[in-house]
Amino acid sequence: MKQPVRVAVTGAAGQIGYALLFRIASGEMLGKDQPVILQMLELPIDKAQAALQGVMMELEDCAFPLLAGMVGTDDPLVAFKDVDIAMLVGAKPRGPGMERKDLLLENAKIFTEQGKALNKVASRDVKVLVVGNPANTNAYIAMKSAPDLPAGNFTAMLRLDHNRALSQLASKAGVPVGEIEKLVVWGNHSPTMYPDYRFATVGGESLRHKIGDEDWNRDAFIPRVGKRGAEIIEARGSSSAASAANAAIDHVRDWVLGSGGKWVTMGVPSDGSYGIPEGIIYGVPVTTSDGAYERIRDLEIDAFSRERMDKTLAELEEERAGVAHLL
Ligand SMILES: NC(=O)C1=CN([C@@H]2O[C@H](COP(=O)(O)OP(=O)(O)OC[C@H]3O[C@@H](n4cnc5c(N)ncnc54)[C@H](O)[C@@H]3O)[C@@H](O)[C@H]2O)C=CC1
Ligand SMILES: O=C([O-])CC(=O)C(=O)O
Repeated sequence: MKQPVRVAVTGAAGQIGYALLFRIASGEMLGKDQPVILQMLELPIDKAQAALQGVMMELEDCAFPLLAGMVGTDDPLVAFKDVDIAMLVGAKPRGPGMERKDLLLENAKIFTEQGKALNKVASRDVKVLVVGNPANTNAYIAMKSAPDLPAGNFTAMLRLDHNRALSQLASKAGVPVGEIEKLVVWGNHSPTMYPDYRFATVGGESLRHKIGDEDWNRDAFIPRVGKRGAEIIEARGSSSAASAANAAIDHVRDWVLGSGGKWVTMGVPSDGSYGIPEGIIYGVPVTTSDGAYERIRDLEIDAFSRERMDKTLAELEEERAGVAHLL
């Protein structure tokens, strides 16, 4: 039996938490031979703590063979103690008519506190995924609040956008979603993100040529993927939860176990490539293996793409300026 991996999940009694924890405990994220210890954080209020107790009772009632232990707490220093993976989900979600950046100041405090706590007590090579919105800037805040941890291990979730884009492309082109390779979603997890299918292939054939409809790309595909979160809120009355949990599992699974050569999108601190200033957490294409991600380099950036990539960058720089006083 392998040594258990410690996984922290914040906002564990929320919508995404409820769709996430059971799948982690069943081995869908780290493998069917990998025991896990779940370390769950919720707000220090009675209702949230009671709900967390309920979730823990249900986890117990599943009798998951891989669930080697559980901790439920309202203290980040307890939740993050020695964790190998931290999934920072807990934050306020937006409602109808709001943009994710409207949550910035309200949620920013959470990520300074949690970055500091990770810095103090987490494993020195903890892998951090920020889901709570605005995810890129929250990841930036956590990273800056944890100076003793490797900055490159702070990542933001763009995988839901990547998966949404894959499904839109598959249905437009009439191809199986699992056969699409080399998709990219650049930038911020916000409507300015740029889903870029210029390099995408299916069975080695260019998807862009197969679709052959640039108007669709500009007027339907890009805005649809960018506004999909709002479309779900409109339809469901609350934001995406099961698909967000699924994307979080995809992100961490690929990071830990490898993407098998497939390009996936991760929000990672920029190394300065593609004209993105160093440190900005920006969605880029990567492959993953042996617990590390590697950027896809030297892709050609045409004028249309440059404009899109700069627009989403400008928004991230604006968000960064808006939280500078907290760091
Ligand atoms: N990056 C992405 O693609 C996506 C991000 N999100 C974001 O994920 C976040 C969570 O969404 P839901 O689970 O639907 O919200 P929710 O409101 O159902 O659950 C959030 C939970 O976090 C808890 N919480 C709040 N502050 C906390 C703190 N400081 N420490 C620990 N727990 C805390 C709350 O008590 C609540 O139980 C939201 O910010 C939402 O906008 C949602 C979908 C996709
Ligand atoms: O749209 C929202 O507020 C929730 C979210 O991030 C998404 O579904 O992409």
